[in-house]
Amino acid sequence: MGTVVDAPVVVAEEVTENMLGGKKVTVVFVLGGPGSGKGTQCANIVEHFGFTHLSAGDLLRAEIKSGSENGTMIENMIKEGKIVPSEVTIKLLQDAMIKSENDKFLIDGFPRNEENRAAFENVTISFSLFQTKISPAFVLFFDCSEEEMERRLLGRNQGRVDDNIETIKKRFKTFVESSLPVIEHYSSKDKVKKIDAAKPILEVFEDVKAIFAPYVPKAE
Ligand SMILES: Nc1ncnc2c1ncn2[C@@H]1O[C@H](COP(=O)(O)OP(=O)(O)O)[C@@H](O)[C@H]1O
Ligand SMILES: Nc1ccn([C@@H]2O[C@H](COP(=O)(O)OP(=O)(O)O)[C@@H](O)[C@H]2O)c(=O)n1
Ligand SMILES: [Mg+2]
Repeated sequence: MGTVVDAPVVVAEEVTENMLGGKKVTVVFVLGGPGSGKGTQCANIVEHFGFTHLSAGDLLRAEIKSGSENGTMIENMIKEGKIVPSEVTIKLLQDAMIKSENDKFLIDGFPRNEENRAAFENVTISFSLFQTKISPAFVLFFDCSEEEMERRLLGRNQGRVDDNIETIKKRFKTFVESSLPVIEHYSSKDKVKKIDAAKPILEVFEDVKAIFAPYVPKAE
């Protein structure tokens, strides 16, 4: 038998540089159960790596406060630990991205179910200048036990209507039933970077930093 020379294998890379209203954007989805530390770590990432933090939950709470016609519906869904219809949340995220001067976004707490995920891809196509889908560069997944998350949520003290034990149980159920499948979807595409979020804040951030190292802002 002659020598076998392996042909080079070309693997098509998924597009992770997206065009939004004519500008290139990098999107990282930040997922994890309620109380896993998404917001806390996003604040650190903003400070060190120059991303803009868009929390779906914060945008929805601001929408309630603004007196929007959807306010009562959103508030009821949040109190029940349910996921607000995608069109509402996506509009808020889309507006915030278009308004921003930045080109690097942390999208925190979204997509939280399959409907969120599919709708985000579709809606983006229709307004993106180059008809490109926004697909995340990667998904950061904060992994934490329910016991620890419950302890954190009950101690959060931000006056949230959903940080009570009854709603917390409902949010955990929604997370397992609706949000974990989204993480599994991205995991099957090798896009998930899982972090042990049960550790103290600074230790979690050490692991986060290693992941964001390629995104370090250029020196001025
Ligand atoms: N690694 C951690 N260890 C202990 N407490 C934490 C940790 N990360 C966050 N917290 C606290 O837990 C609560 C929930 O954190 P938060 O960032 O709001 O989580 P999420 O956005 O995932 O719900 C906050 O009071 C926060 O200060
Ligand atoms: N994509 C999303 C994100 C949040 N939400 C709602 O907003 C609530 C609070 O979300 P959040 O991300 O601020 O909560 P935490 O995980 O940070 O505790 C969720 O429990 C949902 O009711 C939603 O409907 N859809
Ligand atoms: Mg949060």
